[in-house]
Amino acid sequence: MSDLLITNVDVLTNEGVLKNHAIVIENGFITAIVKDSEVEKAKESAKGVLDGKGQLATPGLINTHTHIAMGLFRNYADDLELMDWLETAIWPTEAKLNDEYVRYGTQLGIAEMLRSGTTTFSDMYFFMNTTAEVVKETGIRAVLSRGLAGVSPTADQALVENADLFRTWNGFDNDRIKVLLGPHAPYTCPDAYMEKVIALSHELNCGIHMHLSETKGEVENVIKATGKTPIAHMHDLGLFWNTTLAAHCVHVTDEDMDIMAEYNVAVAHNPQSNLKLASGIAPVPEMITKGITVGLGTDGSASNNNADMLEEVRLAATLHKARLYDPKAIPAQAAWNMGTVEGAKALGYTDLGVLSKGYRADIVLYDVSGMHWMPRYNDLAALVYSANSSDVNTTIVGGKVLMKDKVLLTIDEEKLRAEITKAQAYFSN
Ligand SMILES: N[C@@H](CCSC[C@H]1O[C@@H](n2cnc3c(=O)[nH]cnc32)[C@H](O)[C@@H]1O)C(=O)O
Ligand SMILES: [Zn+2]
Repeated sequence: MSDLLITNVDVLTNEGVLKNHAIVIENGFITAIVKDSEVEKAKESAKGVLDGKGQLATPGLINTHTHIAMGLFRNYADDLELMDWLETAIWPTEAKLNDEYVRYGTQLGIAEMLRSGTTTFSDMYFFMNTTAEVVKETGIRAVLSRGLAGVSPTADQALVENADLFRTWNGFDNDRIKVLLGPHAPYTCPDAYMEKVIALSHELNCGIHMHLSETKGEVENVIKATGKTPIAHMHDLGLFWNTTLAAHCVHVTDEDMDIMAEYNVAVAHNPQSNLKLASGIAPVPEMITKGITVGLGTDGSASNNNADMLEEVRLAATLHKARLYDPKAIPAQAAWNMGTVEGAKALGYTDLGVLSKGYRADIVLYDVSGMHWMPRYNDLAALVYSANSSDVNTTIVGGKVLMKDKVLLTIDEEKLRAEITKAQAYFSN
């Protein structure tokens, strides 16, 4: 007996779109995708049935890099480059954060993501135990890391918190939550601190999530100090022994990319944030050619300024075409894969990001009745080049329905609005 049956739906698979099919879900996994006519009987015994008529089922999008509670600072400080933005605007304001604000900031981000078709996010922030609680309550999937800045007065305490986060939450609910260590960046983590992070990663057998080679200035400073690029330097320190998720990698050399390929360093490409902070454009087609796994991320909503992954998929598909004067630089399918299955791989999931038997049932239903969906020559191209994230009608994670007919079932949006309005007043002072 299935836990959930999605009937009458068009299903985006690796073999193309299967029209008028049914998706059978048991224990959080897809157990079959069959013609709708074959599930007539099963409809009676299923615990739940969702009618997918007029909708397109796709895998949920995977946001491989964000600081989700930063939605609190959306449109708070714009038109600055990274170091200015962090030092003059963001860090002083983040100093006023506490568990309560992070709770509502996280809810805000999760509400936005579920509404726009994202079912997994990878986060680096602080007050992460609260973030984990909100992830647990809301039902989304998340890979969490406690941001670790060696230059902070609380640097050693942060390591203890990240270790506690790992011990408490890693593997929760059949890997609905996983935990990484989050050394922030080369410019906030001196070598002696990185050595502590690496020692802890060995002790826990834990992966790493770090900002690397985001700006020209960062790379120049690391070269000045060590004679090596940030990637080469981190490699020499021994950072890449386990799994590593490197955010940005905008300014990487050919040799850097060889190291990344050899040590399975996966990349979180954040095109919108890189454009807005004037960081540059990462050499993504070159990375893919080298065999590096590249997923997509929004980065925080204060440098984007939203958590809409469909925008990142579209940018990934278009940006590199223009940079290289090559319309095939990142084809639609490659951009979609980066937003789904490649992002899943970057986060260490081998059974996520595709609608197929045996995969996790993280599924989004798009309402395809809008004029911008007509005509329907190619639904994949429509998702990458024409869809709106507001077309998302239903969002499912691990077989649980978290949004149905555009109503969030695990978040009280009325209360959330009131709390965010209060937070705005607090951060405005
Ligand atoms: N400094 C914190 C922990 C850092 S959390 C991760 C940090 O990354 C910051 N951040 C957001 N976007 C970016 C980015 O694009 N590059 C580098 N840092 C960023 C964010 O504002 C946050 O401070 C503490 O006191 O313990
Ligand atoms: Zn970031």
